[in-house]
Amino acid sequence: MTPVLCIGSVLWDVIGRTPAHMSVGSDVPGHIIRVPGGVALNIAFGLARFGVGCELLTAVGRDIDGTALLEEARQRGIGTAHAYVSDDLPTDRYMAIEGANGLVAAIADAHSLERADDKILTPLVDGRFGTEAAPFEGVVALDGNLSEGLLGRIAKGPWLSAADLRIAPASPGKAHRLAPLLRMPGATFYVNLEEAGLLLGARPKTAADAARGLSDRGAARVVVTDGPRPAASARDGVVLTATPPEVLVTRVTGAGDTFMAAHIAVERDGAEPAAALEAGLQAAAQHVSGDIAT
Ligand SMILES: Nc1ncnc2c1ncn2[C@@H]1O[C@H](COP(=O)(O)OP(=O)(O)OP(=O)(O)O)[C@@H](O)[C@H]1O
Ligand SMILES: O=c1[nH]cc([C@@H]2O[C@H](CO)[C@@H](O)[C@H]2O)c(=O)[nH]1
Repeated sequence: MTPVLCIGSVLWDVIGRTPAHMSVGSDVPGHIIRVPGGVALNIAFGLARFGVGCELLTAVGRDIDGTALLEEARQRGIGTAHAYVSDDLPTDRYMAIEGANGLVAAIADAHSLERADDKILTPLVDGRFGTEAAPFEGVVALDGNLSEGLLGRIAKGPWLSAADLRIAPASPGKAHRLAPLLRMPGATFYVNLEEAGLLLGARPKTAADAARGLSDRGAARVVVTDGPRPAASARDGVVLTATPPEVLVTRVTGAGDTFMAAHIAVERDGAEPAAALEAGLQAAAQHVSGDIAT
């Protein structure tokens, strides 16, 4: 089967976790871990867990961090042969603080991916996965870590014009970058309620309101999650909702990416929209409760 192309960030997450409630200026004991991250890699890991073949189109540095990340991916069966490995750009990094009150703050340094620009997309036009005349027709998971300029060019350019495109903003801070892609005919958006609100320029109260709102703005298909509250999907005016299982939350980083990977994986096996929504919520529940490894 054609692999899913995961396009976007592959970087190291440095995450500080503490059971204490954190606020600005807190300095508390806790644990600091370094794990592979970046939305595109998180989605690839999720797809690999479902046995879905995938390939990374990303940029990493030709350095210890980049080499180790690609090796981690390969060990899980993820294709890395088409990733752009830069001689002069360093591998990107993300750092986050998680307390009893959830994600307190995070900073993403994805500047190397941004600077690599459309070099990461070369395999889509040089014949490896497609050409300008015969663009790639398979599933693509695209993250919003790409620069705003490149995302704008993707909306009009040849690279992903025929793909079954699944798009995730990398963070609320980058949600606006996706605006140029909103009306792409083959696109599905996976956003949380906050990101949906930022794209809408409004404050939807529920995932269903947000999904309807984005559909009204011309999005072909939307899936909106809202933490422990009901998630929704919308296509052609039909809105579905489903409630996440109640779980004890041990970690929050990456839940949305896990949801998206599961949703894509079961749809490739023919799942209908309601079943795909349920599968996404089940996988996310396992993720936040710590039942599946990062
Ligand atoms: N507190 C929670 N309790 C139960 N399930 C949760 C909780 N937080 C997240 N989830 C599960 O994870 C899914 C995605 O969460 P959320 O809407 O917070 O996405 P997100 O903000 O994109 O996640 P992240 O940025 O952490 O990857 C939810 O639909 C739900 O299934
Ligand atoms: O701007 C970004 N923020 C967060 C992420 C990734 O999302 C995950 C947290 O939801 C985490 O793995 C981080 O690397 C990213 O790739 N870009």
